[in-house]
Amino acid sequence: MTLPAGDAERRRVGVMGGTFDPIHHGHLVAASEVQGWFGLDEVIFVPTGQPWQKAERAVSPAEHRYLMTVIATAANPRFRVSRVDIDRAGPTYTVDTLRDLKAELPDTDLYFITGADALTDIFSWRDADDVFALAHFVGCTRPGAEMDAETLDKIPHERVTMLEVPALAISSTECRQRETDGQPIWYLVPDGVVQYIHKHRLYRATGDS
Ligand SMILES: Nc1ncnc2c1ncn2[C@@H]1O[C@H](COP(=O)(O)OP(=O)(O)OP(=O)(O)O)[C@@H](O)[C@H]1O
Ligand SMILES: O=C(O)c1ccc[n+]([C@@H]2O[C@H](COP(=O)([O-])O)[C@@H](O)[C@H]2O)c1
Repeated sequence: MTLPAGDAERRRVGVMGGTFDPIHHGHLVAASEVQGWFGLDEVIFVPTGQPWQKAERAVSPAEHRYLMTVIATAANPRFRVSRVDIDRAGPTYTVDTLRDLKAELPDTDLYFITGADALTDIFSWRDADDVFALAHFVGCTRPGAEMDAETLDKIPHERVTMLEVPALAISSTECRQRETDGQPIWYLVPDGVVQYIHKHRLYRATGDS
């Protein structure tokens, strides 16, 4: 594992991008582990506006995903949530996220946090080569997600750190499906997020009353 050289004068800020439909403990553990490992000043959670690679499926309105992310992160003084992607019109591209955050946060090194599955797809992202210049990438292990040899060969190793995090086999897809099926999601997502989902009747089967 390589740690990027740090400059004591510069702030270190993590960026945890995701659709968060809903946010779950897998996201929170990954962010917390990266914060601790790199001694980050804070981690900014950035819910996507229009996740263009999820265009083939229904995604909950951005305000619901934003508010669930606020509820899930509120107790941690090193976590906050940015609206930068949900307030920008059009499809969400990480190259825009990182440019906007760089403009907002001078003298800051950004650490973009992903699961290994998202990192595997990174060469399908818009301006993929540019994103590595804007942030150091941290690829967190995720049950069922293996990095393929071709992607591993192509990623610029000095700009990426792979980090083993406690394995939580939780996905937003499974949380949504459980809610649709009337199965519990307690302890997969924070309690306040369970309550928010129930209050707003998210992920219910159509016609369920
Ligand atoms: N259990 C987990 N462990 C580690 N990383 C995770 C985990 N779940 C999600 N991530 C990472 O968090 C980021 C945001 O993920 P996202 O919001 O798409 O959640 P998801 O559970 O993958 O959603 P979905 O099942 O709807 O595709 C991605 O980089 C993803 O790889
Ligand atoms: O920049 C892109 O083209 C791009 C394509 C797919 C995903 N991303 C980013 O990857 C992060 C995780 O995305 P997702 O869809 O797995 O929730 C989130 O910050 C997305 O904006 C970015």
